[in-house]
Amino acid sequence: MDILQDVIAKNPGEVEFHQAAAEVLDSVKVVLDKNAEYRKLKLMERMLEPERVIMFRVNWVDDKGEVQVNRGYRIQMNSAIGPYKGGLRFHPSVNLSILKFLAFEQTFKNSLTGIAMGGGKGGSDFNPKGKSEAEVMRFCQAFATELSRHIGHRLDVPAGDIGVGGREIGYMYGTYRKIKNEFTGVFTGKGIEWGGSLIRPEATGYGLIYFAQNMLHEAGDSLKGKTCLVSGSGNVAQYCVEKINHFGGKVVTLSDSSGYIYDEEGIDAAKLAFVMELKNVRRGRIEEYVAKYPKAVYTAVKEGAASNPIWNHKADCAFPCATQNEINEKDAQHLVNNGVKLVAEGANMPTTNEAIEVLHANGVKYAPGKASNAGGVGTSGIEMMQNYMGMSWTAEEVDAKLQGIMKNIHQKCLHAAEQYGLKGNYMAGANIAGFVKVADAMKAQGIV
Ligand SMILES: NC(=O)C1=CN([C@@H]2O[C@H](COP(=O)(O)OP(=O)(O)OC[C@H]3O[C@@H](n4cnc5c(N)ncnc54)[C@H](OP(=O)(O)O)[C@@H]3O)[C@@H](O)[C@H]2O)C=CC1
Ligand SMILES: O=C(O)CCC(=O)C(=O)O
Repeated sequence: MDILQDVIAKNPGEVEFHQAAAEVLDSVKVVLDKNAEYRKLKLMERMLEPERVIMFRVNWVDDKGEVQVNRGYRIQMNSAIGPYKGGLRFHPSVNLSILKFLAFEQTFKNSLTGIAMGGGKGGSDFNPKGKSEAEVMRFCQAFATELSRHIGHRLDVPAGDIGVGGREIGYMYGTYRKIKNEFTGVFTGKGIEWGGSLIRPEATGYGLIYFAQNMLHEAGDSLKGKTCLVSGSGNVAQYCVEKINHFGGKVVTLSDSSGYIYDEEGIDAAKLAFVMELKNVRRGRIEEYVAKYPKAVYTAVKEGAASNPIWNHKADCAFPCATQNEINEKDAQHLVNNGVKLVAEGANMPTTNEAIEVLHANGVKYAPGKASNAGGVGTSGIEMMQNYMGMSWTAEEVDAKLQGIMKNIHQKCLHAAEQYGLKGNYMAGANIAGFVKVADAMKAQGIV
């Protein structure tokens, strides 16, 4: 049985995990074919099996006094090169398949950063939408009470992801600190006053655009004057827009799970400040943008629609920053037809494998999230270093390190792809470079 068939048989119904595995297996086949020992030691098979899966009950009481029961998870995927590291997602769609794909991707991403971090991911099917502040706090406390048994600053260091930002990290960190009676950097994405790093909130979006600039520079081009499609309107999307504006590009779209806005004039700094207040403070819907800026157009998008109209506008670059599988084959064809020449992923696995084929077949430069969105976890690594040393770097220092990390990842992708005869294929390069480092560490450490 080949490796993918085995993964599918062992993990029935886990379609997102199968998809992530298929993408990586396709890329690393050339490496396995050249290195018999990697096959013999079953390094890929071992990487596809989490070291540990923790699943737990989370009980909490809502504002009406009713008991609520959610499910919590932490996937400790691979610790060969460092402590488990990766975000927590709170969203009703969360299940084992989604978290295993995220933890698997995270292992390769963290390897690419060059910082000693293994891969992990976790979360809950808790839906923060429509919950009061007090309900969110009670849920986070209940979740962190159980999670506390399984994490530690040299063992497993969670952070945010969809539905988990500074507010949730604060509540979870407070619970951890109280239970353990110690002050360590066990979560990243903490507030600046209590061990957080400057630039961590901005880092995923900024890093994405630094990566895209590196791709464009490689071809003697830049973001200046480019029209860009951005999806999502959360943490990653917001700072992606800020950095595109900084480099002289124009962003014409943003979305949430209900629909998207198209603003032909561009989302400038003032409009972005409105979106940040809308999403981070009032926790409203992106539809409200058109009431404030009537020249923009809002389109509702049905979940599960055959294609997403956000990807059907004239543009030069596209930055999916919402969630997995938001660009399918049809969407990819629309991007190509509308002149898009670069797609760089802010989200994790937003492009289906069939859509990636369409982009590659049409000469679109495509950057996989495990390379282009690694600035977030890279800066989490920088936060961990500051915590270990008990000191903090300035925003300029952290930003310079972030730029260095993204430049290095860009070079690693190009180098690994070229080494295996796949010049310019960022997906193959990221998968190969990410795999080789973890595989060599596992090989050196024996069959454990
Ligand atoms: N935060 C980080 O540092 C990193 C995040 N990522 C990835 O970036 C992506 C966005 O994360 P982040 O910005 O932190 O999360 P946020 O929760 O801040 O924002 C998520 C955004 O995506 C939208 N969204 C979420 N789920 C869906 C869905 N099923 N369909 C359509 N839209 C959806 C949300 O809309 P709505 O408000 O309606 O739910 C919201 O606009 C995720 O894929 C995450 O894994 C990757 C690396 C690091
Ligand atoms: O900062 C981190 O630890 C993790 C960020 C994350 O979840 C991701 O890279 O997908």
